[in-house]
Amino acid sequence: MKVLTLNCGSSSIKFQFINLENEDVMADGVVERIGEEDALYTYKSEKYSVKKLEMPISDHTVGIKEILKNLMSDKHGVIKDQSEIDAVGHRIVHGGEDYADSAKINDEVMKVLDKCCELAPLHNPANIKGIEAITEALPDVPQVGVFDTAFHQTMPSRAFLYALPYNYYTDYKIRKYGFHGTSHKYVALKAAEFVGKKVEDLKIITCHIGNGASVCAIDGGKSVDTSMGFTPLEGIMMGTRSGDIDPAIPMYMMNNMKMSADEVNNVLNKQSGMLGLSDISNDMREIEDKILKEKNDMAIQAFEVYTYKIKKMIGAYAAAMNGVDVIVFTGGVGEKMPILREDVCVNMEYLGIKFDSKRNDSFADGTFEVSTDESRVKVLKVQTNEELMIALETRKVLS
Ligand SMILES: Nc1ncnc2c1ncn2[C@@H]1O[C@H](COP(=O)(O)OP(=O)(O)O)[C@@H](O)[C@H]1O
Ligand SMILES: CC(=O)OP(=O)(O)O
Ligand SMILES: [Mg+2]
Repeated sequence: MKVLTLNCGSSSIKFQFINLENEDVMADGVVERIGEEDALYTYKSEKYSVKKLEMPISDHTVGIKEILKNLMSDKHGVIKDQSEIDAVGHRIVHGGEDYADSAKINDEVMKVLDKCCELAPLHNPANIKGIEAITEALPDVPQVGVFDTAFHQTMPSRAFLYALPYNYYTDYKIRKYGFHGTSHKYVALKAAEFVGKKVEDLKIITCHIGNGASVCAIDGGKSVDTSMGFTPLEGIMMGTRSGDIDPAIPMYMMNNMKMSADEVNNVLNKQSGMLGLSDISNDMREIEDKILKEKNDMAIQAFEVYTYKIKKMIGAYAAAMNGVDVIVFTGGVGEKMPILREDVCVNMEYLGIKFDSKRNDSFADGTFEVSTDESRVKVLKVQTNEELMIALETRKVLS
């Protein structure tokens, strides 16, 4: 079975075309800056190492048409015609309380996605556009939604309720949902495989640290708590998102700094986090350079805040689960920034971590251990693969 996976963001589409017979990625790429004159289209296939094009791509429908055209092109395509696309799997960020599993896209699902737009205004509208674009281009191909929120539907109410009037939950569905579930689930399974135990017998804390970032407590294979909440803004500090702050701050910004609700939202989501605090960048490669090469004070300070928040979240989840067996680092930053893993894990001997700096200093693919052989708690770097997970879920739902 060959599956096209799509991860539609507000201004981007990431895609992979995967042959599930051998899990081979036949083609992949990304369309960025959708809606702008100089949208950037990157396409890679077996026949074509990398192709980067700047072109106007007005919306998601145009972007998806471009992707399909390339997949079927004579020169660098990987299939002859549309009939070779057996299914399309979409990353859907918010499925609310309605989906604890992936689901075949139908009118019912579309209604729920529409309803969840107000809960994930940055993500869900784009996800819907992606589905509609495929429905138009490939009307006969089945589509499946794989929800970021699904894995976290096992959280108990003590973890997902906010201390607000109870009817805010019953009437408005204001609760913690959690995100990045596809990644947390995938890396937890990989980690269990690596340590040679059943996931059912492990307490795992997974740290998905990318541009968006969240930590998850996984007890016996089930998510029991996670740092993102009602929206992907809650939790640890991120590339451009603040994460947890005193909830009175937005009111102060509105009343005393005379900002509108939209302006506050924009600052918290797009101008805060590493970008805001360092006043340099949200790209951790740049921050790392500033720290290591220039000893830049602002970068060092912001990085201390960043790692401190992850460390505290790990402590909280060890407490929540009455212990931890495995800690996983994943996501763009978690996988490719050894000093992040080291700074989070130093001075955690009390928890049973013996960190191994030498092992940690690696950029190898896949999974490797960054704790010592004697360490009671195993600390691992695991390469996530949300696209493969989406393709596998798509096959599961359709079979
Ligand atoms: N070699 C590297 N060292 C440090 N950080 C890196 C490196 N490569 C990528 N990153 C970080 O990973 C982030 C992207 O991670 P990713 O998980 O792909 O994020 P998202 O899915 O949220 O876009 C980039 O913003 C960058 O900061
Ligand atoms: C939910 C979320 O934050 O996703 P991303 O990391 O892709 O922005
Ligand atoms: Mg991501």
